[in-house]
Parts: sequence; C-alpha cells; structure tokens
Amino acid sequence: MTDHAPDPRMLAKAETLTDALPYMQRYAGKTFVVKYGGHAMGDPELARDFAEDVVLLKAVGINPVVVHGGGPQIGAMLKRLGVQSQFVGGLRVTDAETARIAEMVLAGSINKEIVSWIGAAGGKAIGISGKDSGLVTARKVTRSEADPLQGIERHVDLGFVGEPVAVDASVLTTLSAQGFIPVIAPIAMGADGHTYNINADTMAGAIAGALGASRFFLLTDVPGVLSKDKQLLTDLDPGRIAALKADGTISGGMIPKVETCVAAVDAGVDAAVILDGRVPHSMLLEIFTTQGAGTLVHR
Ligand SMILES: Nc1ncnc2c1ncn2[C@@H]1O[C@H](COP(=O)(O)OP(=O)(O)O)[C@@H](O)[C@H]1O
Ligand SMILES: CC(=O)N[C@@H](CCC(=O)OP(=O)(O)O)C(=O)O
Repeated sequence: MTDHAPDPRMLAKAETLTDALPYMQRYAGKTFVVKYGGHAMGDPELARDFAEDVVLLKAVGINPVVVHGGGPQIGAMLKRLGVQSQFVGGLRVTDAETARIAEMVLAGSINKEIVSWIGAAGGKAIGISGKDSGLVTARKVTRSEADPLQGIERHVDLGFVGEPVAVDASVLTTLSAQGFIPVIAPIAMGADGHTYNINADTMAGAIAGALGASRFFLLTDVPGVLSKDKQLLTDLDPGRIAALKADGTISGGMIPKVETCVAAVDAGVDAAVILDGRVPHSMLLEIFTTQGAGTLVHR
C-alpha cells in the first residue's frame, strides 16, 4: 500500500499544473506585452528565469512580445566614455552622441543578450528596434518645468528624446503567428530622419495599445508602486495615480511607468501590472495563480 501512496510533493506539483489550466485556456491566443526593465536584468539567474517564463507563455499558446529597457547599462557606458548624463522627469536628456550610445547599448548588446537567453530556454526570439519595418515612428518630446526662481513654466529641451506617434504592429503579429518571440529595443526613427531614444516604458505601452494586448507587465526592481511609508499599493486607477504624482509619492523612473499604464488601459489593454522582476518567476505567479503580485492599474 505504502509503495503506491502518492508522494505529496509530486501531488502538489500536479495540482499546480491543474490549477494553471483555466488560466492557460483563458489566455490561449492572447497577446501579452512584457516590459523588461534595465534594473530587473542585472542577475543572470533571474534573467534565465525570465527567459523561461517567456518561452513557457509561448508554449501554452500565448503570444509574448518583449520590450526591454537598459537605463543603468546606458548610464554605465556613458560613464566609461566620460559623457555626462542627466534625467528630467524620469527621461534622459539625449544629445546626438548620447543617442548613438543609447542605440548601441539597447539595440546592440542588450537586445541580443535577451534574444540569447530566450534561445537558451528553447524559444525562437527575433531582436529588433522600433526602426525595423517601420514598427514605431517617433516625434520629439517637449517638456516644461516649473522654475521656482522665476515662478514660471520653463521649456526644457530634452534633445533626441522621442515618443511614439505611430505604431505599425504588423511585423509583430507576423512574427508571433510564425512562432517567433519579438524582442524590441526602445529606439525609433522620427519622420524628420533623426534617431530617437524612447523611454522603454512608454515604448512598451504604445506597442501594447497598438496590439490590443490582453495584459501589459512592467518588470522592475521594486515590488510595485509604494506609498510614502513604503507599503505596496496593489490597486490603482488614473485618479489615484494623478494624486500620488502630485504629492510626490511617485517620482523619477516610476513616473513614465504609471503614465504608460494609464495610457495602455485607455488604449484598450485589459490590465497593466507593475511587478518585481527580482522575484523569480514573478510573471508566472501573476498569470497562472490566484496570488496577485505587484500593482494592478485599471480603469
Ligand atoms: N512611489 C514609488 N514606488 C516605487 N518606486 C518608486 C516610486 N517613486 C519612485 N520610484 C522609483 O522608481 C524606480 C523604478 O523606475 P526605473 O528605475 O526607471 O526602473 P526600470 O529600470 O525597471 O524601468 C524605483 O527603483 C524607485 O527608485
Ligand atoms: C528617454 C529615456 O530616458 N530613455 C531611456 C531608455 C532606456 C530605458 O528606459 O531603460 P529602463 O527601462 O531600464 O529605465 C534611457 O536612456 O535610459
């Protein structure tokens, strides 16, 4: 009798799989856009976990599309080359030289690294930037900032910082339908012929909107949006986000992240989730279990 008693650990594994079945059935054929942040990709072990998660999504019939960042890696390269860099409202002021370096780091090294990880996990990834096949057309971002000394709004020139104005997602749907996993660097051409550096969150949100994605995940290095006393805010709508920005709770790199979540849900994405990329397999837990993780942004 005892010889045939099921091992409880094996049973638990089987249960995990059967628990995931309704989610697999619900999401088969849907598109999930995943933004993989530069801060989340530091650890090779976590990068392997991330690649396995993406390949698993593809294997169960979901179409994952990866948009990556690389802010810290661009920063490190600029430092090595002795180029000064500064951020205004979470965006890197980008002169022509910085734009060239950002493209080299994002579309060159990081993009191919992610493609390699997915390949090693058994997936077929194709690495492109917003330039390929006219995927994204950018225009120059204009920002104004309050000048406390003069009490006026002052225009800030961010240089070659772009925002998507048009997305032709046909290359992505074609690649996905053929079994490929698109991996996208946040660099695009403007109609003016210039190369633009685009915040990766903004790029991912525009792509999620254009694809009509069911889910939009942003993997970063914090558990989600935190309150002033560092508690995780699990559920946010656009009104609450505006208040948290206004009182300074949300600052720096979290600003483009929440703005892009709001834009994505406005564009028809069902839900956007800001997740901790440092937690192994955080995306799988969010998708295939009842345990919600991170901050859910919805209408
Ligand atoms: N309210 C907030 N909750 C969580 N993180 C915040 C908040 N306000 C600012 N941040 C900052 O935003 C950072 C995430 O943005 P960013 O550094 O651009 O990440 P990524 O490289 O993953 O895109 C966090 O590490 C944190 O320092
Ligand atoms: C205009 C702008 O700020 N572009 C970003 C692009 C990379 C990025 O967004 O990377 P993360 O997602 O890792 O922050 C930059 O130059 O850092």
